[in-house]
Amino acid sequence: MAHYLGIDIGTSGTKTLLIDETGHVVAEANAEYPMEQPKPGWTQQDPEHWWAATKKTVKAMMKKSGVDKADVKAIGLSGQMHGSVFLDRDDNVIRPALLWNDQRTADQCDQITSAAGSREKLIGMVANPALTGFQAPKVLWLRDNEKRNFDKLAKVLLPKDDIRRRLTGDYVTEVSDASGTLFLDVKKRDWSKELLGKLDLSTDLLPRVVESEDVTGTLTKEAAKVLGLTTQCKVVGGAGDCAAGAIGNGIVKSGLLSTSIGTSGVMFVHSDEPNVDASGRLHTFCHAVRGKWHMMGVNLTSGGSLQWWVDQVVQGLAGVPAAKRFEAATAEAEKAIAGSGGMLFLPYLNGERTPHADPNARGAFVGMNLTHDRAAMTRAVMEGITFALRDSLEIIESLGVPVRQIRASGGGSKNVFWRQMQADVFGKKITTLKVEQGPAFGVALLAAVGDGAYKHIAQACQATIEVAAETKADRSAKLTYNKLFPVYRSLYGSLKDDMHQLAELQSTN
Ligand SMILES: Nc1ncnc2c1ncn2[C@@H]1O[C@H](COP(=O)(O)OP(=O)(O)O)[C@@H](O)[C@H]1O
Ligand SMILES: O=C(CO)[C@@H](O)[C@H](O)COP(=O)(O)O
Repeated sequence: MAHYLGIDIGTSGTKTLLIDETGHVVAEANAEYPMEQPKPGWTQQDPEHWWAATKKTVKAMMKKSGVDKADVKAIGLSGQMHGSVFLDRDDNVIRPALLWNDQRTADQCDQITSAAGSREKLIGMVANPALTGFQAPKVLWLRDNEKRNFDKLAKVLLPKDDIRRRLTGDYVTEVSDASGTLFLDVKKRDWSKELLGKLDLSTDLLPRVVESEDVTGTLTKEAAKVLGLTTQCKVVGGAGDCAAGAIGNGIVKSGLLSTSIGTSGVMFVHSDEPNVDASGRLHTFCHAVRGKWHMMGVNLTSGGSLQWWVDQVVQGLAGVPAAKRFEAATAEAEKAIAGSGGMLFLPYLNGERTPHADPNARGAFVGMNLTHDRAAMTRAVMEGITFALRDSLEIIESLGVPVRQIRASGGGSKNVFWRQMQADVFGKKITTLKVEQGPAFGVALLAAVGDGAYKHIAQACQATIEVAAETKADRSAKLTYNKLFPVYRSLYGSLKDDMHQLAELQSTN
């Protein structure tokens, strides 16, 4: 039987899985790697770690599965979006890749906005404003700050597309991930020569752009040997991890929205047209569904805030094994009351993207009193993360985008208590899938479509994805959250100037 491989180059690690043509997951493997933070707000990674993790996980997974290598017909690639791998003429990586949550490019975002003429004109060209995590300001940062490296620059690739280069020898990206560079004319699904011209950058720096299910090449002899696969194995475009995760959740038609609590938080809604948020709070990107788009809100430190809280602060859980620490901390939080006794947490630990595009936003607990204990503080962290997602949901609804079903996903949504909290904070029913495998599953389905096992991705999702459970909002908790949410919303405006002063102090420490 034909089999399809999905590889997701995440921030904390790479996840690889193999499905058969019915969508059944046959085997999977994970490998972790570190993220460097040389200064507050700077994040980078060595692309060699991604390649080592790809080789390790594919080999381990093939061994576990016992599947004949000739039956692996195609590979789909997914990965953390927006990152920049800088290559010289001989394909050497020039410096560590800058990541999606790197905040060093505020000046370059201003440069791009003025080169475009105004924020509105920029949104008119590429459907999005300049945000610090995106790829275009990273290229300008290299030009402004590392001139010798910029002079060597021959190509800039997104993380998963650097893996494609090592697999097939081709420089190719696809529309969903390309949307997050800021170089793409999202409506036309091709590079914006207009913006590139205004930035004095050549299109030669960028790879070719295809649709997500298109076959971009086959494995080179060397890659097939190293991975234990064949040179007939195709590689399809794949998708940025948000669109890939959405495909894995079946978000392929109007009315469907997914929430994801991973390291980042994402509210993702399918759109038949390229609807643009004129004020640029939401991203408008191409979907991995041919000829469709999506809108999304992104929180930079979503589940990452709970991770920080549990790792750095909840010392009493020190003896609990890593895999059980989230469960232990959240079980304790469940004992506190909804609304955490009037205490709020702002999850802006590394700046924020939606709705406050602000690299200098910072986290805060507000409203603490002597009755508050650790359980209430953990609960406030979870509630703050969930309020941040509600911010995106409210913008999506205010733009008139239909939302008929919300599907919860990501590490945080595996937790029953957090799923209930999402239903209560959003004031809506939440749906979960029978098996939720995330981005690697989504791109394995795209590989199946590219190989011809399904006519299109909606058919593949229909055949393989099953809704399992529904969680309804609790009326009393919903009322409590409806009272707290306006206070949560107003806190950023009240604290912004102080946050900026503190961020300035932190950068000079
Ligand atoms: N059992 C759990 N209970 C509550 N939250 C969890 C649990 N497991 C994971 N999480 C949350 O999910 C996050 C990781 O999500 P995941 O989707 O696995 O990560 P990533 O986005 O890095 O690929 C953690 O930082 C944590 O906040
Ligand atoms: O920046 C975005 C999307 O715009 C992030 O969603 C990254 O793509 C996150 O990667 P992981 O945390 O899932 O590795």
